[in-house]
Amino acid sequence: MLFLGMLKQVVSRTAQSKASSCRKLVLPWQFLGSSQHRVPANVNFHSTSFSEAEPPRVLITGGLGQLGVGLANLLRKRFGKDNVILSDIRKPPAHVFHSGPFIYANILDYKNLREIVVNHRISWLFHYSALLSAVGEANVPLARDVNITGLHNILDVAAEYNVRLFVPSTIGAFGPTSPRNPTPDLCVQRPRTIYGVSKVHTELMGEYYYYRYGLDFRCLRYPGIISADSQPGGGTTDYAVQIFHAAAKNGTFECNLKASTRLPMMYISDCLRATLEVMEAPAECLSMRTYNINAMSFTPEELALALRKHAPDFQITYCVDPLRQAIAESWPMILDDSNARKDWGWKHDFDLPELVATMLSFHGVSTRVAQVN
Ligand SMILES: NC(=O)C1=CN([C@@H]2O[C@H](COP(=O)(O)OP(=O)(O)OC[C@H]3O[C@@H](n4cnc5c(N)ncnc54)[C@H](O)[C@@H]3O)[C@@H](O)[C@H]2O)C=CC1
Ligand SMILES: CC(=O)[C@H](N)C(=O)O
Repeated sequence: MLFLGMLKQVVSRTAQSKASSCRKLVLPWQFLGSSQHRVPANVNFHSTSFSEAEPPRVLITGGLGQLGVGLANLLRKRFGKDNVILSDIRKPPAHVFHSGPFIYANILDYKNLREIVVNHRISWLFHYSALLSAVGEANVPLARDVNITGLHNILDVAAEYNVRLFVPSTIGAFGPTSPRNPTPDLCVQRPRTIYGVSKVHTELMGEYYYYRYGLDFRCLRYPGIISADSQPGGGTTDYAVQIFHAAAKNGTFECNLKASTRLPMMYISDCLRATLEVMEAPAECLSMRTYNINAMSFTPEELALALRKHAPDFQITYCVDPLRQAIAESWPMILDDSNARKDWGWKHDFDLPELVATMLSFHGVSTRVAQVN
């Protein structure tokens, strides 16, 4: 009876919270009993972890992959160089090492993580360490350790020290039984890769820690991300980055996905801006913890056509990798990101023509075409 009464209170509060705009429901964790977990019972609920007057102290894990250095650059412009610490288990190249604070951080070492958060007074954490879809299938035990055990360490340390936490999810968190065109935020999620399974786990654990411990967990489902000055880390969407390098180098590209494989994609600057925007969004505006974000969707054939507008001699051939192809065919073709647009004003800048022009100009191809013309 007592539990039923509590449940009624929660349901009635949900109704109230829907009625008023940008108001958040917090399920009191006390209703659910005490925990044996590493997270102490006296963690604060949803209190901001830093004074609004001072910039956050930021840690980025897995920062030497495709996305981390770009994120550090963006955050350093916003919060100051010394407030943003990049970390990884790899050795940084000289230009990264000299561009701002860098430290070793292994997310499988819980003690190491606690020391970092305490010693550097971390208040925001961007957790980028992961094994992506294709490399995850090649080493499932490692992917399970890094993507699941590592995440548990991050969640615990963030909850313990009241750190605002961003963890990216992915189109890979959907599977063959999800609606593919478009894919809404809330639908069946039965991915068939360890990467996808670990990201569904991330989404659910983050949301659970939010309700249970008041952790300020925020998450975006990224499409395939396309970057000019950093290499992809072993995913299914890598072709859409590699094609530009190949176009610039020798004008031909052998694609490992079928010509007609449609996937959601996004230029890196849109992705990183979305990440900062959702982290800065007022808590009352977030009606969920995990949002889809969308920009464009294309097939390899359509991308090659767009490339040929700048480099008419560009040639694409196909040598399909069955593993990647099967993964791609189980993923969304288009993400429905209407909730992100409605709740916190998400809007992408780059569609396919702008993406191609920007990527080619970075690689010097447009310039060459312009000179020839
Ligand atoms: N790049 C993309 O297209 C997309 C990326 N994402 C997500 O964004 C995040 C960043 O992605 P990328 O930069 O592309 O990944 P990446 O694979 O390029 O980099 C991951 C980094 O994690 C590091 N790492 C591995 N084990 C570690 C450990 N034990 N401790 C600390 N670091 C460790 C690696 O050294 C690597 O530098 C990931 O969570 C990924 O799932 C989501 C969707 C699309
Ligand atoms: C879309 C992703 O999450 C990543 N790029 C991958 O292909 O694994």
